[in-house]
Amino acid sequence: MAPPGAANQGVNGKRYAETPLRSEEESRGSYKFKNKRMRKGHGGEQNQILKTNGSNEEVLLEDVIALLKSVNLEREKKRVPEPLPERLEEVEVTIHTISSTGDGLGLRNDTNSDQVYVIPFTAPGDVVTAKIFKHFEQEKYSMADNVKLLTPSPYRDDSLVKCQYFASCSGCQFQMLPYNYQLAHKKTIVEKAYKNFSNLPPELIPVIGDTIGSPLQYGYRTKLTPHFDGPPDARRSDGRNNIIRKFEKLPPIGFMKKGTRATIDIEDCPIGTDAVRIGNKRERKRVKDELHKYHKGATLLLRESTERISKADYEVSKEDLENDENVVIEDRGDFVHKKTCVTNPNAQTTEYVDDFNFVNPAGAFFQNNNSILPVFTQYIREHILPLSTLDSTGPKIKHLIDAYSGSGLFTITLSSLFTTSLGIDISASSITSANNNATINGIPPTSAKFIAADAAALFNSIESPPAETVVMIDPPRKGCDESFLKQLVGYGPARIVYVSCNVHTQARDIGVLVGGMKGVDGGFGVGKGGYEIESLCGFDFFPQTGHVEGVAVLKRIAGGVEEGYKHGVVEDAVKE
Ligand SMILES: C[S@@+](CC[C@H](N)C(=O)[O-])C[C@H]1O[C@@H](n2cnc3c(N)ncnc32)[C@H](O)[C@@H]1O
Repeated sequence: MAPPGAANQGVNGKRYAETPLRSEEESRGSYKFKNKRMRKGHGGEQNQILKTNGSNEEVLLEDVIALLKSVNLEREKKRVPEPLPERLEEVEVTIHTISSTGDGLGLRNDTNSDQVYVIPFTAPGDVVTAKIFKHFEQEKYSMADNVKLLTPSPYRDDSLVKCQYFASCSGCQFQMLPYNYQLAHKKTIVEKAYKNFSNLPPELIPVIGDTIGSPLQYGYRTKLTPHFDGPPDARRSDGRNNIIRKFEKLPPIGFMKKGTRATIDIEDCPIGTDAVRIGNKRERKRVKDELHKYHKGATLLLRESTERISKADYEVSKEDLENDENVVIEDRGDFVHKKTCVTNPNAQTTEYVDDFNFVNPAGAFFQNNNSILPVFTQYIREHILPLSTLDSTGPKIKHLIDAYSGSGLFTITLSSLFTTSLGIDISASSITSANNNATINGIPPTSAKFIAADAAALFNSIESPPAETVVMIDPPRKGCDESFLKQLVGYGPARIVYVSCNVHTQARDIGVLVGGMKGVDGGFGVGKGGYEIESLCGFDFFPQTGHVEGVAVLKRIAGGVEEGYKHGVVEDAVKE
């Protein structure tokens, strides 16, 4: 059965514009991809110059095109016009690849049809019976469910699956794949992102490094937010019409069922840390006991918090701690970490990265995989300054600018390398936390300053010479805006380190920093944006899922400013 509401759903349960199933007549003839890369995706308005928005729809389309190109010559010769299968019809499909969106992409076995089938929870080599639930005619793909695994992929190992909800819950895509395979796949995501979305010629894209794995592949998520839906007709429960809806029974509490908007009940999520899993059980019980207080749906916050206790203090309260069912104790050598789960978004939580200590409101942004943060921050420390002596002949880099700083993760973990650091974040509460965290970690205000503002306003406050400055960028999924990028190129820091949870918008932005803003109509070449890519790799912050975090290190090339002027990039920035 196709899931309820599936007819309106696209990748990851996001809503697509309705596309009717095509008729037999319409399905004949050769295909065209219309509006490639130009359609509005799910990320809101398209940027004027930065056309890619990194949406799942856009990314999937590139992978569909690539798969068809790779098989098309062979199929072209044999293709006969044929209708697409009806909705809910079952067809046999062989999976050829995994898309960067995490779903398997396959083709029918019994015809030479050039329609690609997008089937979640499948791996290359799987042969499956797939039930069709939606065609995207112009885009040449159809969404389908895997209803029966006929022949398993050689890469698949179902004994690795740890969650009973895997293949229903939309949270994980890869539990059936060995971890090395997941990491190799994530490297291809980074490679394809730069190939498809940077607008750079291959010679300007370095060999992508191996994706760096997470020390924990389960039990890593320090934050989970399960939710439940309101009672039927709950939207009218606002009191305005005196209708207060009540729950007649406990609703499912968990995450979205893949491909639908329905919530499925998830008693336990093995991706969460032990403290978060304990918190989940406790919160589920609380909701059950207090259901009469709810009239609509809600999202529950589960956020791990750590208290570092000396071994001596631990010995004193050991018995109590070990008997407390809400506490997880971890031995950390000289210390013990007492882990609990916080559910009040305004309550403070503490997290350690090596010996750095970060305090944030439970509901505020902080990276969700604590186990990878020591490896990740060490990598940034090792790459933020020039490696080779050849590169370090210029002025010494002494200043750090941390754009999109949040509560100061990078400013604080990198501060020992710089004389001054300046963090900027649009969230005033994150900046309050960042100032507090700098103090907690012994960094004086003379060394690290933070300002609450839009990142594009940063350039009014910079006092450090560009040749002595490195800029860190870690924006939200949508990436940077044009104003920020133009001003960054105009300022011209010696180095840029760009961290991103969306490698597609990262590739787009780096394309500008390397190829130039005007590159879209002026061709490409080293120097037009003033930077070259020194290194690129992925970090696996979210094992078992299709996500990968990208880290790109850029260095300014000799003559970068002049080249930038030639192409109008810097002039535009200066005019603004
Ligand atoms: C992915 S988080 C990174 C935070 C931090 N670097 C960290 O790792 O903890 C992105 C941050 O960008 C901030 N942000 C979003 N839009 C912004 C803007 N236009 N200008 C400045 N900061 C922005 C958010 O408040 C958030 O803290």
